[in-house]
Amino acid sequence: MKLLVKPSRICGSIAVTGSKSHTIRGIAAALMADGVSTLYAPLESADTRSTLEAAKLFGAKVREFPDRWEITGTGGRFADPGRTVDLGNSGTGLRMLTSLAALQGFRIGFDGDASLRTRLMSGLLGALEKLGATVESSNGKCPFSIRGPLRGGATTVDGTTSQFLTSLLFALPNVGGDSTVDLEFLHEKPYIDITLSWLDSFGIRYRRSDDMLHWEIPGGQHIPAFRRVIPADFSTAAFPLVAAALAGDGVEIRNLDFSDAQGDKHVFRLLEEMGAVIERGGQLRVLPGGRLAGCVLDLNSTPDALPVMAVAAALADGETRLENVPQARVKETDRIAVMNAELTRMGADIEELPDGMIIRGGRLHGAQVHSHADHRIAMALAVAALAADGETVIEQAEAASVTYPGFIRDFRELGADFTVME
Ligand SMILES: O=C(O)C1=C[C@@H](OP(=O)(O)O)[C@@H](O)[C@H](O)C1
Ligand SMILES: C=C(OP(=O)(O)O)C(=O)O
Repeated sequence: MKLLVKPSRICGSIAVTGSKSHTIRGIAAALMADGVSTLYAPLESADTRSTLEAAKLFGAKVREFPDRWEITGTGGRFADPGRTVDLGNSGTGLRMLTSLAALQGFRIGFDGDASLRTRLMSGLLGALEKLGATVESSNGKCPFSIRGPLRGGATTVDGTTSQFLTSLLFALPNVGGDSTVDLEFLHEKPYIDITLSWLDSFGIRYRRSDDMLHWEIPGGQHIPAFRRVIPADFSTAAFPLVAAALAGDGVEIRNLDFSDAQGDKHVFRLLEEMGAVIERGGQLRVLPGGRLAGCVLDLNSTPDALPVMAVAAALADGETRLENVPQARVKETDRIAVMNAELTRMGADIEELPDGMIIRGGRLHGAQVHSHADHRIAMALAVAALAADGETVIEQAEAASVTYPGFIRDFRELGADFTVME
């Protein structure tokens, strides 16, 4: 789908949809639980859908209502799907389900779309092999198959993506024996806080070092059935936030819970550092302000914000350095390279760093740009186009539905001049 975007001012109120990270953890937990669990206000999007469909293949029974999903779990004993489990575009879904599949005593095959086939897996597969799993894979990525069951023991895992550790933390309490996990380093610690918020709510026991690099996980534990409300997604909220700061005449952003563990809530603080004026009363409002100003921003904890923060930087006065976020290169796309290429088409002045980018901001002009089938690139470019001079056409804009199917509709309601061309 091509999306034509004409420069526009936005104002009004927008409700942020549910958190992808929480919804996928909720599906995984409900799949493992014995009995009926309820997720209220889950995110309905392509990534959560592929995770939910995979859970059904593993034997979860799902009843969907407009406000909730009721999921009858397997008690940890999966059905044999009898075919390859396809996680589509979802890195989180794939990583979470891989360790749970390794608890089973039969072979389970996984695959995904062209992007998912590029995503790192060998660090997790190697960690699971040390705990007793057998893996078949030609290059350590999708497609691969895994067979358990896991026994306890000691393993190490790569912390380039926090999702590997998250996956082990959900699976290892269910193993018969005790386990330890060691990491040399760990990116994106706030995502581990999200994981721990789930484990803690179940009373799952573990010990960890303060730096989160050493973990001791007693086996023989089980996830009980639960009810949980999924909070709004701060990674999604970053798009209306930046749009409102660049092209807004007052935008209310609803549903946000700043007491939640999501690290991307700090994107609000990062944008305030650049000069955005944000009012936090009952609801949060981004007020019309002056131009943003460049600064140095460490995005290690908030890697998913890189595409939209690059847009903020490209339209700010002066130089912005987005740094310490090498892992942005191993997401749905190499987001550092892709944002450099696409914003350069719109006239930005960008220098790539191995772990970030230096952006000398100013103005952007409309151009023909491409999402590279990455949801956050599609939405970031649409935000850039609102505040650029002239018209922009975004190819493969439908990628937004991976985390935000209502993106075009909701932004139009705020006044964005978006036209779907084909
Ligand atoms: O645990 C999670 O829910 C996620 C962790 C992050 O991934 P990495 O840890 O691979 O960076 C983030 O980019 C992704 O959108 C969701
Ligand atoms: C990196 C992302 O997702 P995942 O790892 O779940 O594919 C994202 O949503 O930006």
